[in-house]
Amino acid sequence: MRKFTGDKLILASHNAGKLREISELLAPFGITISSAAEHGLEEPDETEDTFAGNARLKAHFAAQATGLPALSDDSGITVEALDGAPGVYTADWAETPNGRDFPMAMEKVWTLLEAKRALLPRNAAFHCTLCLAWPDGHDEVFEGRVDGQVVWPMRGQNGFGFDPVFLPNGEVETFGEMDPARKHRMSHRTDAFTKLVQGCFG
Ligand SMILES: O=c1nc[nH]c2c1ncn2[C@H]1C[C@H](O)[C@@H](COP(=O)(O)OP(=O)(O)OP(=O)(O)O)O1
Ligand SMILES: [Mg+2]
Repeated sequence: MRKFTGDKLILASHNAGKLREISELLAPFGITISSAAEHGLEEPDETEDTFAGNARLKAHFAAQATGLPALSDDSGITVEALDGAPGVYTADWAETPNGRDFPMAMEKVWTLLEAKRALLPRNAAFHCTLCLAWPDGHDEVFEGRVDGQVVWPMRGQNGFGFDPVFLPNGEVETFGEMDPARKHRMSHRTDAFTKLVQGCFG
């Protein structure tokens, strides 16, 4: 396992919610971070069909373009009664000609579950794969998850993406209602990040 020894890191994501959360997780490490957008990087096409494949593609793209180590995040929600959909395609389900519409995507998931008369609870998990890639082509990959259920209607204005319909196991608030610090204590992103820290920052 390669250690991260530098002091600069590119966050290879264009998602404001992820950038906020990953910056908070990285804050204790005193690393100077900058986003792909700050380096004028385009979003690469996410052509792989796994979280790890897309995470590697995004991190290597940014590391090659900048000559600096880059950290990417590929994530999504899998719903058991939908055979794991939307999964790797979570962001795609929100795409419209005018940009992403997550309320529409969440409603689509709930409508499909209703049409199937899926049993309650409607089990689901958030997954996060982090990839740290270096400009010489080396990378390290870490996977995290949090289990819970999809609930309806949407609840809460915190977070981003599918947070308003995700109720983690053992909690009474959705990720959308929860204080961000509480989401950090249990999230898929934190789970993967803890493994990254053990592997590369230890
Ligand atoms: O903590 C989360 N809370 C709520 N929703 C979440 C979360 N984590 C991922 N998600 C959903 C929304 C996101 O749009 C999609 C991932 O898609 P994904 O391609 O990995 O990210 P993205 O295109 O938004 O940003 P980018 O690829 O530039 O990092 O899954
Ligand atoms: Mg993406």
